Amino acid sequence: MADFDLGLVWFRRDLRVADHAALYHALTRCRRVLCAFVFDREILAPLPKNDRRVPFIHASAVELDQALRDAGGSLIVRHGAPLEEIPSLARECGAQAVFANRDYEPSAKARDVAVAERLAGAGVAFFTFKDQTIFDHDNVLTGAGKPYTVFTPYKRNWLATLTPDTLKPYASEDALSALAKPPSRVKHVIPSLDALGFSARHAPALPAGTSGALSLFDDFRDRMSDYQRTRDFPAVKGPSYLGVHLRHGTISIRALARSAHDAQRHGNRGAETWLSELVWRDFYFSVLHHFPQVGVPGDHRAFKPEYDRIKWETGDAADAHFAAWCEGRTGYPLVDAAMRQINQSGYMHNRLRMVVASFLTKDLGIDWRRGEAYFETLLNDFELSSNNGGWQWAASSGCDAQPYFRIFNPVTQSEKFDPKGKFIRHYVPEVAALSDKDIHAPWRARPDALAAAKIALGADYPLPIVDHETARKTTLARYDVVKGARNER
Ligand SMILES: Cc1cc2nc3c(=O)[nH]c(=O)nc-3n(C[C@H](O)[C@H](O)[C@H](O)COP(=O)(O)OP(=O)(O)OC[C@H]3O[C@@H](n4cnc5c(N)ncnc54)[C@H](O)[C@@H]3O)c2cc1C
Repeated sequence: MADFDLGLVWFRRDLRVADHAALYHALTRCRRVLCAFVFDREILAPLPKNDRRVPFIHASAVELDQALRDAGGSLIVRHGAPLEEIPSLARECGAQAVFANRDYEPSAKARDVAVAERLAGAGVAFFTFKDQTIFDHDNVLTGAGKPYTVFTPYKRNWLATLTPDTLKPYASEDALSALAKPPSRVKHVIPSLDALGFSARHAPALPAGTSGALSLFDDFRDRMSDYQRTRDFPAVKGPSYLGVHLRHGTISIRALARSAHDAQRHGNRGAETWLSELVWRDFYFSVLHHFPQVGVPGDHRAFKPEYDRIKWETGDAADAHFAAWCEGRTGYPLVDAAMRQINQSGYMHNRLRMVVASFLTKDLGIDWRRGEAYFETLLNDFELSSNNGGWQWAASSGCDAQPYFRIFNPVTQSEKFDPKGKFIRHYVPEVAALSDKDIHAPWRARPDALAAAKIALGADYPLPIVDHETARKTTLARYDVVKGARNER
C-alpha cells in the first residue's frame, strides 16, 4: 500500500526522468505523482536577457515535460518564488508530500529549510534525497570523523567506500505508471522564454536535455580512454563537455561514474583519470558544506584565513587590467584566447581556467573573488563549489591548493599546451599569421616577422599589459604576508 495518495516531485537541478532518486522514491511511495519546476524569479531577475543558461534550462524543461507526458504525466512550471510556489502548488493539488533531490549551495539549503517549514505548517511532508553527488558530505570522512581538506586521501577513501550499490541506478523510468496529470484548474503550460524575460535568439551552444547529455556522453565514451593524454590540450577534443549537464542534472552522475568505474576496473587509465575528476566534484561539494565560509553570498572567504591578509591591487589601473583580462586583450595570446572562449561560448577548457585564474591573481595581482564572480556570470557549467575551489586553488588560498610560489608562466603554458597555436589562432585571429614559435609571445617576434604577419603591436594586438617576470616578483612579495602569518601560528 502507498504511503501517500498524492506526491509532488519538485525538480530543480535534476532535469531528467531516468535514474532520479526523488522521482523514484515518490513513484514507489505515492499512489499518484505530480511533477513541478519553478523558474526562480529572484535568480533570474539579475541575469542579462542573453544569458545562455536560461535557454538551456528552458529547453531541458520542455524535453522533460515531453518525457513525462509520454508516460501520462506532465511538468507544472511556475515562474516565481519557490517558497510561495511549492507550498501553494501542494495545497492546490492536494499533495501530502513533496519529494526533491538535495541541493548543496548555501542559498539553496536556506531555501529548502524555509520551504520545509512552510510545508510542515500545512501538514505536508518534505523529503530530500542524495542525487547530485555520489557521496553526501558525511559519507566520506577521516578516521577522526573530520572532513578531508586534502584531495588524495579523500579520493582514496571515496574509492574504498564505493560499493556496487552506491552506483546502482534508481529505476525511476520503470515506475512511471504512477505519474498523474494535475487537476484542470492547475495551470501547467510552460512559459515561453520571452515570457520569462529572455531571448530565444541565444539558444544553447550545447544540445540541451537528456538527449543532449546522452549524445555528448556517447561521443565521449569512445574517447574516455584517451582522456589522460588529451585533456590538457584546449585545441583537442579531449574532455567530455558534460559540465553543464551535470550542473542541471540532465544526466545522472551515477551513470557517468559507473561507466568510468567499470572501465577503470578493466585497466582503462583514461577512465581512471576521468573518474578522479568526478571525485574532485564531490570533494568540492564536501568542502563547501563543511567550510561554508568560502561561499557565503557576497562574502566569500579564503579557505586558509591568512590569505585574506593579502593586499590585492585596486584602483583605476587594476580596474583597467581587470577589464583587459575580461575582454581578452592582455597581450598574452593564450590568456586572451581563453577569455574570448568563455565570452563567446560560456565554456572554458579546464587547463585554461587554471591559466587565466593564475594570470589574474598572480600576474595582475587582482583578488580571485573578482575572477570567480566573472566566471559565475558566464560559465554554462557554473557550480559554486567547483568554481570557488578552482579559483582558490589557483590563488593558493584554497584547501589542497597550488603552493603560492608556484606561478604559471603564461608563455610556457601556451608553448606546452597549445604548441602549434591552433587554439590561439581560432580565438585571436589578429595573431594567426605568426609562426608556431612566435604566436605564444608576439612581442618577442622579430620586427620582420611581425611585418610579414601584418601585425603592428599596440595597434592590431596589445603589447603585454604586464611583464611576467616583474609580476612574479611582485606576487612573491605580496604573498609574504601569508608566510608571516603562518610563522606566527
Ligand atoms: C578557476 C576554475 C573554475 C572552475 N569552475 C567550475 C565550475 O564553475 N563548474 C564546474 O563544474 N567546474 C569548474 N571547474 C573545474 C573544471 O574546469 C570543469 O569542471 C571542466 O572544465 C568542465 O568541462 P568538462 O565537462 O568537459 O570536464 P571533463 O574534463 O570532462 O570532466 C568531467 C566532469 O568532472 C567534473 N570536474 C572536472 N574537473 C573538475 C575540477 N577540477 N573540479 C571539480 N569538478 C571537476 C565536472 O563536473 C566535469 O564536468 C573550474 C576550474 C577552475 C580551475
